[in-house]
Amino acid sequence: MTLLMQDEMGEAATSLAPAERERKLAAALAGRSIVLVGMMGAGKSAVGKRLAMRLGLDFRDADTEIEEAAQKSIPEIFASDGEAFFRDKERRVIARLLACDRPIVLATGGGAYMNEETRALIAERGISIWLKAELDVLMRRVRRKPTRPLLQTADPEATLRKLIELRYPTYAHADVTVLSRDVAHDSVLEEVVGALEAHLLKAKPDATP
Ligand SMILES: Nc1ncnc2c1ncn2[C@@H]1O[C@H](COP(=O)(O)OP(=O)(O)O)[C@@H](O)[C@H]1O
Ligand SMILES: O=C(O)C1=C[C@@H](OP(=O)(O)O)[C@@H](O)[C@H](O)C1
Ligand SMILES: [Mg+2]
Repeated sequence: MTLLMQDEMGEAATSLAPAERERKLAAALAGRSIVLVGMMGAGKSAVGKRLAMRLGLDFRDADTEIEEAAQKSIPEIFASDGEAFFRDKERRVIARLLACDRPIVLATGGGAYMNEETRALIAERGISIWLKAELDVLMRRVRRKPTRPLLQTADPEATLRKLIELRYPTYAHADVTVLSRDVAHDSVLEEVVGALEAHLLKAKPDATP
């Protein structure tokens, strides 16, 4: 009851105690999953895991699921079966994960949202969040590990720049965009939670003229 009165007074959701915030947010999902999209190094896997813990939802990483199903690492899949095979697995794994009854937090691989069928499914079954990051931030993060076959080129920065040009207009279709800045993971997490609240709990526009 108190909650209702607070809402009627237009008080911001951020003034609620954390447990109550999370409960409200999870309820507002109404069964939809939260799907993180964006470039390699944006923090989809790292922030997604934390977001799931925060909201009490299961976390799934499409890349991990593909690796488990294939019993091979992503670089091995690209090397032995090729990118087209990987993309087909990726599309099918995401469809399977989004078909489950309970909502999940799903970290996709950077190329997944480029598939039209996958985008349509995400729009139907989930709330999409584009974790957007500047080129230099992405570069600093992806430089640490040689686990991304698409970046095993003579000039990974130029490759990343080209992928950004190609993909950002499509990522922009996501429901919510959050800047994944060069700050602590938990700060990005807070911004994701805030952006989700703004998207899901925002007041309905007044219909009267
Ligand atoms: N906000 C952040 N601050 C610092 N490092 C981050 C942040 N988000 C992600 N990272 C780091 O960047 C690297 C890539 O993150 P990851 O979650 O694997 O990205 P993605 O799944 O989008 O490719 C990881 O080492 C991760 O810990
Ligand atoms: O951007 C891409 O096409 C890819 C991103 C990777 O996932 P992350 O975005 O989690 O690094 C992984 O799916 C694969 O290496 C291809
Ligand atoms: Mg990832």
